[in-house]
Amino acid sequence: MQAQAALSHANNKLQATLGALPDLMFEVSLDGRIHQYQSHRSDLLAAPPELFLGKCFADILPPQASAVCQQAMDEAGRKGFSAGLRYALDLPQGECWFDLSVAPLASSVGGAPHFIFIARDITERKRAEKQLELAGLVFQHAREGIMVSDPDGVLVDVNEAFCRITGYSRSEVLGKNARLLSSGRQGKEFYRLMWTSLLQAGYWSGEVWNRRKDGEEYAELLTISTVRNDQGQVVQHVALFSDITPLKRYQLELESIAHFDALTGLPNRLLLSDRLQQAMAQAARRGQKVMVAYLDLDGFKSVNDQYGHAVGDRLLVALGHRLQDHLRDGDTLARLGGDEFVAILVDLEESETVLPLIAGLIAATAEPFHIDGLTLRISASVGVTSYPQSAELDADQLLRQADQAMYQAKLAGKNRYHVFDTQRDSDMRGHFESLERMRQALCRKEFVLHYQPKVNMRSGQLIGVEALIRWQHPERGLMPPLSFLPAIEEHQLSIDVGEWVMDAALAQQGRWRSVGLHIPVSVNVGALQLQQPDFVQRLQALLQRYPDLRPGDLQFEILETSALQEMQQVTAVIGACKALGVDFALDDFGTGYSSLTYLRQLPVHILKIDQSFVRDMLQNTEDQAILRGVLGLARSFGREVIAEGVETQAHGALLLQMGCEAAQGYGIARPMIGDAIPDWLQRWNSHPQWLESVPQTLQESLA
Ligand SMILES: Nc1nc2c(ncn2[C@@H]2O[C@H](COP(=O)(O)OP(=O)(O)OP(=O)(O)O)[C@@H](O)[C@H]2O)c(=O)[nH]1
Repeated sequence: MQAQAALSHANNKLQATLGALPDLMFEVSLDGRIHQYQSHRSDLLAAPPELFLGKCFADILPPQASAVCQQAMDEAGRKGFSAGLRYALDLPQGECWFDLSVAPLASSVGGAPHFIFIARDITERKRAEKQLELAGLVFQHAREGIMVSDPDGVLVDVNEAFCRITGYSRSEVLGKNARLLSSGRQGKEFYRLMWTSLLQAGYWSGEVWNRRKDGEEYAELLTISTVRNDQGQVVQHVALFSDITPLKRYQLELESIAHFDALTGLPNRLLLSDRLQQAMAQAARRGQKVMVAYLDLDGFKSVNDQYGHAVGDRLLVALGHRLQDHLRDGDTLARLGGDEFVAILVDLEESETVLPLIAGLIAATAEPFHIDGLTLRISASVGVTSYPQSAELDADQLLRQADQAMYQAKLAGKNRYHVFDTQRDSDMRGHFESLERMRQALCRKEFVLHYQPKVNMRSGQLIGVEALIRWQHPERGLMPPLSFLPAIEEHQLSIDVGEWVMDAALAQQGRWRSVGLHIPVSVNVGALQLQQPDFVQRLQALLQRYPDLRPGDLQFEILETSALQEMQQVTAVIGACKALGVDFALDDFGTGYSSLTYLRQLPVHILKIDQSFVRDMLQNTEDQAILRGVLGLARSFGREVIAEGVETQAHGALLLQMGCEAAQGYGIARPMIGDAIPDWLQRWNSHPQWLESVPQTLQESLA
């Protein structure tokens, strides 16, 4: 009885133990049949118990798992125990891994032996193992070097890439401080900031120059992270770095290309500008002067032409050395390109002290060069300027001054220097500023055209209109041409503006044509524009854009003075324009130096009498006399005449009496925008007095 109670107790204990185990337990006979199971994790079963009890595991489990079970049972049969074999099952919650232990069950019953299978769920462990494995793989095979160090920087692990990049083997560095890689390029402050960031932010990232085992320096992009334990104590630092030395070299190379002239190795324009700015700032601080010498070789083109570009190149290199030898430490010599060099001379107390040095540079250039068995002689023109000046200026302006002065030296006969005249320049400066502003105005379409009608006073007929430029200035309002055109008179910009005027006038003419009005337009052409070698071609191209244009629709007004400047060329241009159907009028006639010969030669069709004669003609008999003379002259040369400045009815009446019928002026109409012309034309009536006027005979008018 007692034995039975003990047995029952043991059995209960076993059941309780089995119930407490998280594992699955099966009793399996040698043929693989499952007889019993024990588990409270039904979610880990491959099938419900009613399906697998009494069945072979080979029928329940997938082949791989079944094979593992068979292998474990065989091993247990042979050795008395099997442990550590693993299999996986695809269960609804995902892949689950099991660690299998099998032991034969000592049987007193006889018959086929039975085995106890214990399958332990190791899915979580497996997952952790996989992650570790992955981390290990990453660590070992990462292209980046990885080093793990303790809080003091002592290396506890490094990966293969670390060894490849640094040249150290793992065993050489483990236990050593990471400091052994230091190149000494970064100072204490650098490392202090790095450690502060590591402690405060938990990471640091940046570029570091370190040293490989063989002593070579290399650049690395380094990221260090701090690893803390649950208590927040730093336990490790993990550093990840990649070798960016090639990148750095490339960057340096690019910087060098960007800052140095490839031929001579001297600083280029960019670096020069930088150095000049520094030199100017330093001079301002120290109360010293900076001089800039802009050197351009004279006739260098002929060296190239005569001996070839390669010889020219060598001469430039040799000259670079020679000039450099003449400068002091701290001075800068740069090559701007071509045969242009610039020297910045610093630490000067007085500008004058530098002039012998400049003369020295010129003399050095003039010394013969021996290149490829040739003896070459060359000279240089140098422009000199200094800083500071009474007005504030920047490095670019200073350089431009030196360039201008160099140009003066060329004009003065070359092989010399010229010192920039700051006084003259300050007069010019306002001019340059307004030039820049006008260039903007052209881009921003701030210019507009107004049109002033020209009529035949006697018939009342509209002869045409004169296009007059205005500047619709955003701050200053509508500005008349005299307030801005003189500033660009001798500048390329005047040509651009002139071409814009022609184009805008022709476009307006097209708009009038579209409302049934045919109105000839005259535009003013400046001397510079007229003297452009391609003036006629450009005009031709413009006219092609307006195919509806008829001969006589466009007329140019040129100043007497500009026509006089290049008489021959202007005559040819006028002839060519005539062939394109464009006539010329001589503007402001009477104010220039017109001579009879000149008037006879110049093939202009119309003379425009300057308003200064017309305005005062009613009071001033001298003006009247001039007018009569001009009219007579025009008639005898077969030219048409138009009077400007007809301000009143009386002016018109007197002009008509004198035989001048065509006129323009406030007495007829003020200049107006193009779209106002059709309205004006509808309202326009010539004065009755003008319409009734009877012309004088030539003799009468000359009397
Ligand atoms: N050999 C060589 N020639 C260059 C280089 N760069 C520009 N040039 C030439 O240098 C010449 C410089 O032209 P300029 O300064 O206008 O001519 P220049 O004959 O010196 O005339 P001036 O300055 O008016 O006396 C041109 O013929 C360019 O083709 C270069 O790198 N090497």
